[in-house]
Amino acid sequence: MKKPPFYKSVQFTINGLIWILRNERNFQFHIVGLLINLFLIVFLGLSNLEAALILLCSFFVLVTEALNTCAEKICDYIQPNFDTKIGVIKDLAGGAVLLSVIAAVCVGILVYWPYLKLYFY
Ligand SMILES: Nc1ncnc2c1ncn2[C@@H]1O[C@H](COP(=O)(O)OP(=O)(O)OP(=O)(O)O)[C@@H](O)[C@H]1O
Repeated sequence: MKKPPFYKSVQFTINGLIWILRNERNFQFHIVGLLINLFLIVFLGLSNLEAALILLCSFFVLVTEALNTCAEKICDYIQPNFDTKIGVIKDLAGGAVLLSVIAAVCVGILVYWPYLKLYFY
């Protein structure tokens, strides 16, 4: 198959992002999380390093969610019926998302805690 031009490849990846944004509820939740973090970065005046950590974690969660959706779609395509092996694959992909969320929450607590202390004490 002939390789599409670069701009077309970019268009395909954007189509993928638009699809997941429209169709996957969990991805939409994580986008809301990213928007809240963007607001807090500006509102609290986080340092460049703190903002970079928060953004990295927010996008890390979005990436794992996109890969999880990808794994689910492949599984549903190759095996639409109940299959314990498919169940394990889906659970593993879901586990990866959970791990990324745990990492993001830990980083969020470490970064935001000093600012919260200033506001509430
Ligand atoms: N074909 C299948 N065979 C066996 N177990 C399955 C199958 N499909 C789903 N499961 C089980 O149900 C769980 C949820 O799978 P499903 O495809 O519904 O994902 P989901 O609810 O959309 O997940 P997410 O919230 O991560 O998008 C899986 O983790 C797996 O344990």
